[in-house]
Amino acid sequence: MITARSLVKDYDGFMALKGISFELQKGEIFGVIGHNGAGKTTLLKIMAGLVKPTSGELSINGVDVIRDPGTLKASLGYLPEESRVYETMTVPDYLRFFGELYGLDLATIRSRQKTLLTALSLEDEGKKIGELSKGMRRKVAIARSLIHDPDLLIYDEPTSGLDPMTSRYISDYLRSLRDQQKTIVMSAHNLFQVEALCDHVMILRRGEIIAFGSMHELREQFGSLTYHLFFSLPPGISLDPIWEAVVEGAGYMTAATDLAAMNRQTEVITAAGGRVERIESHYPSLEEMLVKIGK
Ligand SMILES: Nc1ncnc2c1ncn2[C@@H]1O[C@H](COP(=O)(O)OP(=O)(O)OP(=O)(O)O)[C@@H](O)[C@H]1O
Repeated sequence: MITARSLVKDYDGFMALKGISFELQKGEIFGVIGHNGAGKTTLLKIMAGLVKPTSGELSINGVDVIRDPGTLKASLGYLPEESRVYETMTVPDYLRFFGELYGLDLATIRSRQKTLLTALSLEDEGKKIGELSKGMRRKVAIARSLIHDPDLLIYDEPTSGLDPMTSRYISDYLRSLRDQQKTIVMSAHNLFQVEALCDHVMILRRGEIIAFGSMHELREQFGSLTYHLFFSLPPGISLDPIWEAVVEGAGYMTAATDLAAMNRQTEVITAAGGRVERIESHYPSLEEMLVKIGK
């Protein structure tokens, strides 16, 4: 559905993107992550047809976005990092205004308004947008991006600065959009959210892709499984300084990077009169991987 080839963005000598190539399928949530200034917003804006790359190719649903960004408008919903909403309008008026901009007839606008206000729990808001909380305004901006029922959603940090409840609500809503076969490209700094939500993830660093794949593929490539052994020891016995075992509740915990190490540690614990209480497999989080890859 989306094919990007060697996308480069040079802002007056500053290379924000240094040759980005990737492919995405329809109906998935794709997360773009990376440190501040990595080039996420630049990439999202190029995909939305709002910024022209210096060179490269980008095709979305068969449309050459660089030559013909206008064609994509009807099938694209873009949510900028900071969305300016019209403070003096009520939510329904605001959605109607954008529906009219997209050339929708009044019956369609009313039906879409109703669906979106219900889906995003905005229906009780007779208030002006300027009087709404930050989370409500973000939901209004999301509703606006969906008024014309687009297939492709490009969301720049959709839950940035929101409380955990609202953030989770929006995550769940994004999942429901994926269930409707919409494709979502999003950037985020909340890596737990990306891990829980995204089917594929791209890690950008200084304008270059340093990792791309499903969470499973990224783990295979950049992370390794570790085993956490939780154990107890008889009173007065200490294994320190043999390993770096940390006190965990009433007992201890130590990590082993493979089965052989785990067996060795179990033997030492047993020989000291201790007992392994339980073993947990620990996959590295996206945050741990990003820290490791980013070095
Ligand atoms: N219009 C512009 N003119 C010049 N440089 C720009 C412009 N827009 C972005 N940049 C630079 O390009 C780089 C990438 O910026 P971009 O906003 O794409 O990063 P980002 O990954 O979205 O960062 P953040 O996480 O802080 O939002 C930054 O160094 C930024 O200063």
